[in-house]
Amino acid sequence: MTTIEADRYDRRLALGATGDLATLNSAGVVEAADVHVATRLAQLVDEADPLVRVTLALVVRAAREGSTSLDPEHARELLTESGGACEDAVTASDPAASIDLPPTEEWLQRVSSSALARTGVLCVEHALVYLDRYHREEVQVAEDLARRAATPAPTVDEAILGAGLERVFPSATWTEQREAVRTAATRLTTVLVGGPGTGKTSTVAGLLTLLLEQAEGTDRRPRIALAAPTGKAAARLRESVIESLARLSPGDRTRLGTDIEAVTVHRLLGWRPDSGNRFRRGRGNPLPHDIVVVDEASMLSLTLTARLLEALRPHARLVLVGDPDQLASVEAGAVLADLVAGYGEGGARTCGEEGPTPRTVTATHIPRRDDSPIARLETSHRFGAEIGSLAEAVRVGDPDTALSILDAATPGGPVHHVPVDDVLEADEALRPRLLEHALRMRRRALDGEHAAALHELGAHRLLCAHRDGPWGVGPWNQRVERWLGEATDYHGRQQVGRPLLVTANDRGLGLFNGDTGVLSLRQDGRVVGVFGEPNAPQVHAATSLADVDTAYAMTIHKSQGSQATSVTVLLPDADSRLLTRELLYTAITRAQRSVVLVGSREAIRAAITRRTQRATGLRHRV
Ligand SMILES: Nc1ncnc2c1ncn2[C@@H]1O[C@H](COP(=O)(O)OP(=O)(O)OP(=O)(O)O)[C@@H](O)[C@H]1O
Repeated sequence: MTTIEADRYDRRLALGATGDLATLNSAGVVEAADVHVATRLAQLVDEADPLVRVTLALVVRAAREGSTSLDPEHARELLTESGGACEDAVTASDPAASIDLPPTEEWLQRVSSSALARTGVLCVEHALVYLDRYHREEVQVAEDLARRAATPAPTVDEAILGAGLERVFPSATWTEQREAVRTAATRLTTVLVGGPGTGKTSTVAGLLTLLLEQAEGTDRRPRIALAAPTGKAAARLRESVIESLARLSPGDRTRLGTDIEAVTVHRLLGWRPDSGNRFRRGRGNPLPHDIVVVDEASMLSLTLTARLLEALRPHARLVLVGDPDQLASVEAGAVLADLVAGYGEGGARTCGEEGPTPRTVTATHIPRRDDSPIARLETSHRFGAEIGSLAEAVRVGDPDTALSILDAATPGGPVHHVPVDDVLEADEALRPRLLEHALRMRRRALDGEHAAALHELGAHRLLCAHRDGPWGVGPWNQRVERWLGEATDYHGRQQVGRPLLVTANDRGLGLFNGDTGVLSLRQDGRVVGVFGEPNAPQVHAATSLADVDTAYAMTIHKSQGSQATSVTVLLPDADSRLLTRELLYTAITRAQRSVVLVGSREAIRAAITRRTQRATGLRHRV
């Protein structure tokens, strides 16, 4: 925790804040935005208790960091951790201020009986403090899931299903998929989880074709929606489903058809320009689909899940697909990990089972409950043994095994560790590889070979934990540009061969936040941006591209939902708060053939040991 220096122009400093809020702000525990929201709301309801005002600021901070609620025990740890900073800040700004936290029970009691709670801004449940909005959404998601679980299960013709399963998943290697589909076929809600390459998409393709077969002879073909939280993930889902069709019999392929579309969840629900969180589809105007599949569900926020569930018709099937060990959504919530933890722990919990136990969300392999909608696939069919074993060691939190896999690896193999202690060493170690890749991409683009340039783009990806700072995307983009400048007559940024990352949805162009492309040369000599799959590039005039960044390097967060043939991961210093198991696992599993980890052994160990801490209550409700 860094104390904010005594610079009154620092944008993180809330000018005019007083008392504990000022102390916490100066100590860097809460940001100016948290203080402003807390102060404004507290003023509106005449909140007299300073502890409750501080709690509100901490709840707002927690939501900004991805939690749906504040766990007082986490908050206490946070304040203890920053104790020194708080004391410095107290002395510097307001000697009278001090953060004196009462025991948790008394703390929660004071929040429960506060003006902020009476007026519905804050709410206490399961020993967590919520902003009302997230509390309502958690309750709604749990109730909708419970309602769906209580709805009579869809009926299937067992004989047709059994024969279909044998046909679609014919050999012993497909046992896991067969079982997952058998379960999913008789449930309204399925949560299909598994690591990369475990056959999730193949399972979805099989499930859909078998459900369509069940409907043959009836007067209505089920309407199917395929969706994902981001445009990039939706495009990948479409491609993967089409690929999965290749191994099906002509009859099963025909059943699904070739005009397969996948859209973002926002688009499916009918995005409204006047509101980021309200959609045209809802309980009064539900989606017309009979089957809704959402891939990359680890990226679903609590709010989007709530909107999705309320937009489903009561008898519509929902299939959530994803990897709960990956990074959770940017916005608050860890829905997929919560569902796995909640349904997996055996025996539904009641609201009365409270207590100050930490509610850190972790997704581990826990026995299924009888009413569980979870179907898990375990065996990876994509990676070679090395990437798979490394990813698994990271997933289960075993740094010794991960390091011994890396120690045994050789340069040029599927996994490799480049031990560096500082950025200069990393610069030296990575320059040949990164420059060579940038030059190859540039050559293809200069030759106007759009497909080949896109192919190069997908051949390698440099991933960073941070956006800024020495290990961040910004400096590494500049570095590659500088190397290119030194190696060629490449000047400036608007140059052919520059990889691009789309940073905002552009409906007009059909580009989505997170899409990647490359600047290429058209035959008439004009520079164009090419995006999408190499076999069907989307081409746009470079001048029409408004929201794009350079993408020689990108954050691991932005890379979620996409893959590259080989991946280089830059690990920041071991004490970086961003360096977590989920982050490293997500980075490693972006690689299809090879992954290089660049950083110290301490950084690898720290990443595997540190969990993402999100306070959420959904797993206690389902
Ligand atoms: N049981 C299996 N036996 C043999 N090959 C399989 C099996 N399951 C999947 N595969 C193959 O493994 C590859 C990955 O499968 P699929 O795309 O379905 O996995 P996935 O879990 O959706 O991957 P991801 O989400 O990481 O992209 C495909 O080529 C698929 O044909």
